[in-house]
Amino acid sequence: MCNHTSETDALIHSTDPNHPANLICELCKLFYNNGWVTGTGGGISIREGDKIYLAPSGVQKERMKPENMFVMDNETQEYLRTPEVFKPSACTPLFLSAYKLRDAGACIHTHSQAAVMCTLLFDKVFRIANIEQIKAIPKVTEPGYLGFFDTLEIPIIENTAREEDLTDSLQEAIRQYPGTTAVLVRRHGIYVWGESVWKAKIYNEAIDYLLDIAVKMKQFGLDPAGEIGSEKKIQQLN
Ligand SMILES: CSC[C@@H](O)[C@@H](O)C(=O)COP(=O)(O)O
Ligand SMILES: [Zn+2]
Repeated sequence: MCNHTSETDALIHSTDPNHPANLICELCKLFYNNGWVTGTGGGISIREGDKIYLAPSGVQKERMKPENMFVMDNETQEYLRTPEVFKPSACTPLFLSAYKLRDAGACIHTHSQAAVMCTLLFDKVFRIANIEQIKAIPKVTEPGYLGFFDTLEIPIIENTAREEDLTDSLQEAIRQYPGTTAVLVRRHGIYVWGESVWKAKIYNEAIDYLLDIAVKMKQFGLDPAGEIGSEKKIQQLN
């Protein structure tokens, strides 16, 4: 049941462009323009202090307005604000998993084609090494970022008929890969989280770049996690 009063509306109305309700709308437009959240797929949730901001389900994510947002209490997981008409994103339990298990400040879900392609080209884990952009990815288990010579690993879980049924396997992957800041979902997309909304945005962009280049490397017969110099074989053929 919707519960918007002037009091609960104050939770989502702000002239501050960095207010989570405004940021969700702004970032979804950016993501849409990258082909990451088209056709209502994908989305983003932000946690700020004790409040979690969630988008509605099944809507054009690039056209959302702050007044369409749900607000949940992080402790009790009760809705502090529910808009009229909409139900919350089906990704809600997955976003909550990133908050609960990783203390994330935001979680992004995309249907990026590069992500989907990588789930077809890799079996249980996506791996890439020796590409400069890896340096934007956090180590997670210790302070700092991966280095140029490090291998980035992202676990791949199997898709389910309903988004919310991914929750158990996403949580298992998070526990099994304590160093990961993302989980790929086969034939579906990716979940990426970070300490803050801006970190999550950067990680998602850097990971998508790496997924995209991995697909291109595979097309040329190169192993994305291969040694430096393995490209020589390909160069000799050209
Ligand atoms: C194109 S429908 C996609 C949904 O089933 C789901 O995968 C998704 O990413 C978005 O769910 P939503 O409930 O609209 O936030
Ligand atoms: Zn999805």
